[in-house]
Amino acid sequence: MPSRPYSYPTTRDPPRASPVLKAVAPSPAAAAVPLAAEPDDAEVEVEVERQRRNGGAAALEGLVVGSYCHDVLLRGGRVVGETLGGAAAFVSNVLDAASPVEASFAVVSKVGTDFAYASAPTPARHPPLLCPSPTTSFHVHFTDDAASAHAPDRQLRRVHACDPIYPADLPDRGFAYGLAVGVAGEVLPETLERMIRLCRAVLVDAQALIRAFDSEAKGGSVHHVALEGTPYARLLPRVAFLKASSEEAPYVGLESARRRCCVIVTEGRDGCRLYWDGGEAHVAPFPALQVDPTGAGDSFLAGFATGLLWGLSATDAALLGNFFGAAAVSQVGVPTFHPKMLQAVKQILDDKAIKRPCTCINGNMFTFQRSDMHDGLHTSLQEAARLMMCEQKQTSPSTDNGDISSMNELTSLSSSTPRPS
Ligand SMILES: Nc1ncnc2c1ncn2[C@@H]1O[C@H](COP(=O)(O)OP(=O)(O)OP(=O)(O)O)[C@@H](O)[C@H]1O
Ligand SMILES: O[C@H]1[C@H](O)[C@@H](O)[C@H](O)[C@@H](O)[C@H]1O
Repeated sequence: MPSRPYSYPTTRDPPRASPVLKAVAPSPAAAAVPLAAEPDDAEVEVEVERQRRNGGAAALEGLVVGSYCHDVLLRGGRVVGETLGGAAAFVSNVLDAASPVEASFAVVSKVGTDFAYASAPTPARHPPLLCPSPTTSFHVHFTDDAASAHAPDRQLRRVHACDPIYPADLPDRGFAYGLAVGVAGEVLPETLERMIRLCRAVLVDAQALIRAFDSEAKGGSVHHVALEGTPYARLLPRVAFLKASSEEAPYVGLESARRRCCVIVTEGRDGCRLYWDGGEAHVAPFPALQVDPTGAGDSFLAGFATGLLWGLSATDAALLGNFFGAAAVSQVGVPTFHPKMLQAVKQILDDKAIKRPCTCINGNMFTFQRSDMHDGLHTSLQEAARLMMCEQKQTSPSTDNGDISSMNELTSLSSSTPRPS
């Protein structure tokens, strides 16, 4: 019987701040919360609610919750790459690259003293909390037979799990939006609940809620459980967006979930589909030369959030999700974006006369429908995607051979992911 992602301490255990071994840069708020104290959010909640109702021009600060991890990529039992992983790493990379200048974000992530990527750009900018347990690690086994865009192209095994993220690890202030992006069950139900209290809008990756794991002794296989049977289910009506891959979608229970929040199902190279109460939309993909599918969904979610920050409707923002999902599969590990490509994307968003700051994130009044500029935005972003592909062809001709699932040896790792020391 696999352990449930929520088999960590429950609400009956007092929330506590994590022990910080070394000052990698613990969140001052987390460190300030006394042990066993229940965080009191009353004042913050009143302010968050006021902003939610008024849609006032409050600061556009986001809160990203989920742990960085080690990804070991294997093919035929052989290690072909080792990279920084964890949805929080991919998400932060996109938010850093493409958010409007006035938007910022804090990251709450946990690693062990064995963490190998502390000096990589994303963890260096957004340092994790250090814990006594080892860094979460996944073995990612690639298979050759990804028969369709929706077939699982790899098998994950969790070989180590770091500590969960407790409610008291979150900063004691309000945020414009929150992203719950756990990979190994580290975002506890009570932590998600506190995020909902602190943030005007929360976006959730289903993988943070429905993963269950065999014990490390049994190999750590990753399974999915039905969302409805988890303690997270009751929180759905207070979540703004829930993102799931096509593989995860059956466990989310689309028809009941879409009545409680907007559900986005990513469909690999086919783009994505949004489902809300009373409507749905397909959003077209962008071209990509796939080398490594890891992090596509994470980068999608961050691209989508970025679109909302720029003031787009959900269906238009999903274009930005697809754009960054395509960018993620074009490189191994956390991608490095070419400055010219990023400049082009920001120019496009500026030119489209989008009103900022975004009323959606500020007022929690989301519009879902595609706007008149949807097709124009897709065409313009397609040009930027071509810039990225030209760059990729020039710098790594080896990627023409296909993706990592058909490569015998990974010749180079992404420049943003130094080898573990
Ligand atoms: N081969 C591809 N070509 C173009 N876009 C892609 C490709 N693969 C993924 N994408 C983009 O990335 C998004 C997310 O991909 P996918 O549905 O594979 O997520 P995922 O399975 O959750 O990924 P991961 O678990 O690796 O983070 C897709 O909706 C699409 O926009
Ligand atoms: O680094 C990856 C990535 O964050 C994926 O989204 C997640 O599915 C994997 O578990 C993780 O190893």
